[in-house]
Amino acid sequence: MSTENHHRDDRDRRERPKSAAAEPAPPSLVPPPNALPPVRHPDAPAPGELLGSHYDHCFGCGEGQPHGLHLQARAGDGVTITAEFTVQSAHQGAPGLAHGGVLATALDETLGSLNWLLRVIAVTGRLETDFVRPVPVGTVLFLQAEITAVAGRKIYSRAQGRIGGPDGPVAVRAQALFIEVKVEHFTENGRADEIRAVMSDPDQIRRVRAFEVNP
Ligand SMILES: CCCCCCCC/C=C\CCCCCCCC(=O)SCCNC(=O)CCNC(=O)[C@H](O)C(C)(C)COP(=O)(O)OP(=O)(O)OC[C@H]1O[C@@H](n2cnc3c(N)ncnc32)[C@H](O)[C@@H]1OP(=O)(O)O
Repeated sequence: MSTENHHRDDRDRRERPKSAAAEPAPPSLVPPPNALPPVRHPDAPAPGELLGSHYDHCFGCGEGQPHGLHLQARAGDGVTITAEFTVQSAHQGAPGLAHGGVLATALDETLGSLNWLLRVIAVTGRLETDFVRPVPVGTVLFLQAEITAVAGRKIYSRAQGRIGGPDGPVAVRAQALFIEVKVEHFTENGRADEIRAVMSDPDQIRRVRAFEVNP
């Protein structure tokens, strides 16, 4: 690299904001003026209840994924969720540290679980993640998430992950926009084999979760 490029790199570094967290959220993550507070569905799992996996082969929560996160989400009060996952050796990026994409997955899965408290199926449209601290392998990451607002099909939410438990230091944060979809989103875009398998799932809760959209 030439000396000139070195100088340009130095200047770029100086001009970059110190912390992405200090930046205002992009407009698409700010609820519009007509957004409403989220409404907990009367049949949502009671506060304290484990949600269970929505799909056995889900990388975030499925029991049928040996290297998955096996994240367990629990309903909280209002439209909030807590979740835990233990960072395994298979989740490393740097030696002994969790991969950032895996941490983003944990946030995505926790935020995705929130939508079940509205009894809505929704997919991630936008997920913005701040990585605040390294997360060592073996850590129990304790996640807290809430829906902040709903505007039509758009669901605004945020989450944070703490090291060790609810009082641990914050390691990751996220803001997200989920978009409500119909079941056809999955049936028309997913692979036929997996769709067939899900439709014959004997677990009634999971079937209901997949198909009973806005009862
Ligand atoms: C038989 C089987 C059944 C199985 C059922 C299982 C149910 C289980 C329950 C739940 C599963 C959850 C699984 C958990 C995993 C964690 C969650 C994930 O990781 S999900 C995977 C990652 N995400 C995607 O793959 C989305 C890919 N994207 C899309 O499919 C589309 O882009 C989609 C649906 C998001 C939107 O497309 P449009 O055509 O429906 O709608 P448009 O008009 O484009 O957007 C609607 C509004 O949202 C805004 N929007 C959309 N995307 C945005 C973005 N990226 N940023 C900002 N705004 C966005 C738009 O500007 C628009 O806003 P304005 O109404 O005009 O105000």
